[in-house]
Amino acid sequence: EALLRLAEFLSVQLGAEESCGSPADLGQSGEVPPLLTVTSQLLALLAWLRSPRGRQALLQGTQPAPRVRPPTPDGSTSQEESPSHLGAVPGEPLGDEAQGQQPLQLEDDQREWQRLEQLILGQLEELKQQLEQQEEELGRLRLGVGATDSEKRVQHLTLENEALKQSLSLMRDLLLHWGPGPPTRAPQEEAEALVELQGRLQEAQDTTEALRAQLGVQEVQLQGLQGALQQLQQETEQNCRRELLQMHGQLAGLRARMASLRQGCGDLRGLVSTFTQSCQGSLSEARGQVSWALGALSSGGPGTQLPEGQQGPPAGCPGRLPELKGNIRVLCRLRPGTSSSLVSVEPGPGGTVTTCYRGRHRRFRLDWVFPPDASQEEVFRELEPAVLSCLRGYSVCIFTYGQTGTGKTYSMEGPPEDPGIVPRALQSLFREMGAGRQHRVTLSMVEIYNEAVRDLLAPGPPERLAVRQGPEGQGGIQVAGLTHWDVPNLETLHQMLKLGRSNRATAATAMNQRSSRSHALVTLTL
Ligand SMILES: Nc1ncnc2c1ncn2[C@@H]1O[C@H](COP(=O)(O)OP(=O)(O)OP(=O)(O)O)[C@@H](O)[C@H]1O
Repeated sequence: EALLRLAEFLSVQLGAEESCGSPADLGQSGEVPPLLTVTSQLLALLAWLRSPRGRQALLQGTQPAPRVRPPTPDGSTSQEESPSHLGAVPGEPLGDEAQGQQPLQLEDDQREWQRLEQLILGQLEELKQQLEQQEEELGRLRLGVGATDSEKRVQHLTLENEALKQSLSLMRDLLLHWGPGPPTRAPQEEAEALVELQGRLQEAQDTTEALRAQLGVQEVQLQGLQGALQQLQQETEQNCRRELLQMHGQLAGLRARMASLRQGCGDLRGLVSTFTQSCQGSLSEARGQVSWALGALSSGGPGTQLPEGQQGPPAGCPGRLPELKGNIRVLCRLRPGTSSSLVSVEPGPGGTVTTCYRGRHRRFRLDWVFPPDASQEEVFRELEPAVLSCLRGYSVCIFTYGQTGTGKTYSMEGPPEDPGIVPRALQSLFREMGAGRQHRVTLSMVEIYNEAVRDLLAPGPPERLAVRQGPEGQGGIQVAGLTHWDVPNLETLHQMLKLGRSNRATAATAMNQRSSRSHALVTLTL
């Protein structure tokens, strides 16, 4: 009957578990395996059977009075009545037939006990395997500390450990409650196994606690590392911004420096160009001096002295050699009439002209400044030494420069009654050369108009000529096809100049009734 009740109880428990998935007695849903619940009930039943009261009930063949159910796994007893189909009345003595069947009943009970003990041993073995599995899980958790899934797994295993601990505690109590039973070897081994299992369970709990502590330490370290990383990112960002600003500043400084260097480079180029021109001028001047000296020596024959008149500077300009006044001289001649931009004038050598244009005052210093009332004679007197230097082998160029109507033509040519620089220069040259001169004088006259070069002394109509670079040592630029006329005397020269002037292109401008619309070049070659 007891076994029948056990079977019914197990079937009820297993049915309840399968239907709702939770044991009925422990009150911890899903935390205690159903097999443990069944085992606990079975152990409770065995304890009751081995108790004096149970043995008495078996010997008497009646139900225990009061009828109690086997203790639940938590040690409490149920006051529920035993099933009535057992049919036994409490306190009623056994009959003779029942007493005759007692040895057989005891043998059956003994066998049943042995079977139940084997069943319990199987359950213990199963618990042992579960503990080993949990130890393996804990070992895996030791390798992966810090992960969220591992933490959950640790919590789950901890709960399972708690349940197992409770089950083992219950078993231990039940085994102790059995009291002295038949001296079999299996219960002692089971007790040792239980002790060992308890030790291993405690070890697993210690390991879990250690893992938790290690996890907490690593979380603290992780938070510290995250804070340090954030601080490092902020410092790096600030450093990058600071360096970027410094590089911008350096770049601006380099740009300013580069602009300054470019300007300095331009100035140096200008200086080099000026120096080169100065050297070329000096070289040309030296060549002229050498050429003149060789000519003078050759004309006097070897070993002879220069003629008296050729040993010094030309007559009319004593002590005023052009080389003493530099290669380039700038002279300023002011036209009669008041100019709105003219502020003040300091005439004479090294004079100055101060102007004011658009509110800006500028002061110019020149080699010579001629006032508005300066005559043509005064102007030529200053230029005559340069004109006559060509007789000593110098190359001379005199040109005028200025705004339209400022008196360039007047200064260079002048009216017939008051001739300008060119007629006076020719007169001075021919006078210097004398009647029995040794020089050959040729004249050419060209006009540059609308970027075309025209021969003003051409026999036919003026033709457009080409300007080319002349051979080395023959005077630089040459105009191919240009007419050169021999000039035997001053009268012929004036006639030729008059002819050339008449061929120039002239037109009226807003500032000059007879403005020379071209540039005229008169070349006198000796
Ligand atoms: N110093 C001066 N004394 C008297 N008259 C002058 C003087 N300078 C210029 N003139 C007169 O000013 C006018 C213009 O002079 P001129 O033709 O020489 O100017 P320009 O510079 O040659 O002009 P353009 O470039 O247009 O040919 C002329 O009538 C000229 O007589």
